[in-house]
Amino acid sequence: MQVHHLGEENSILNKFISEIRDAKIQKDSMRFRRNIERIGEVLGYELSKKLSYSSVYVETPLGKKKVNLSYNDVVLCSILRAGLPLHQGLLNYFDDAENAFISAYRHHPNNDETFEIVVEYFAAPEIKNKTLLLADPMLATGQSLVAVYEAIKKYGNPKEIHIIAVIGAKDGIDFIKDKFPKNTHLWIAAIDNTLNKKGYIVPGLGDAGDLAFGEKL
Ligand SMILES: O=P(O)(O)OC[C@H]1O[C@H](OP(=O)(O)OP(=O)(O)O)[C@H](O)[C@@H]1O
Ligand SMILES: O=c1cc[nH]c(=O)[nH]1
Ligand SMILES: [Mg+2]
Repeated sequence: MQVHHLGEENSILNKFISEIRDAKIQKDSMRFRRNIERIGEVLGYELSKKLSYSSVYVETPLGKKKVNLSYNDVVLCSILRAGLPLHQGLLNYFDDAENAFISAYRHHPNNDETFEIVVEYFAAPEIKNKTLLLADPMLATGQSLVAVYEAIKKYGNPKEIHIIAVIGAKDGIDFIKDKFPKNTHLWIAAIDNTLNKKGYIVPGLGDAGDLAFGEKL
């Protein structure tokens, strides 16, 4: 897996990341969602550089111009709930992508800090031999991404996979590395060092789903 850590470079991206982390600013849920969406736009632009391109001619009212356009069949799949604003950001740029949604949540069977990932809902077009963009803002333990990929594979193997995440923990990234095909790319805005006992990224930002959409029961 090739990891592209985009927050390492100085760019406007780091303003969006700092706002979603900031305990005061992140309380504005509309701004939080919009910042995640903007990060999706930036990551989408960056990953577009790795797609396959061919030349076509575009006709203007005054003549013809050769341009290189990507010809990948893109399926954009996001993990509910927190993936929704990231999905919108990616869709703003990959506006003709097909769309898929999958749910994943942490189930605590022992009422303690241990959990397993439950994947229930999956709605998708044909994925076989297509370019799969798999979006989830938080990559903590990495278990959700792996469980989701196991579920998706049953419907056919994509040609290539681009994972799009906003904040990831080092351990989670190490965990997923050998669970995806070698040609997979991870596009990630920020990488943090630690996970706490509950499997939350530290410093991270807190609970992305709750910040975007409110606390759940
Ligand atoms: O890497 P992991 O340890 O699996 O954790 C990451 C998952 O946690 C968050 O979802 P959450 O379970 O909070 O659901 P939500 O989006 O409904 O809030 C996040 O959006 C990921 O899907
Ligand atoms: O840090 C984390 C881990 C899981 N889910 C989140 O929203 N944040
Ligand atoms: Mg959550």
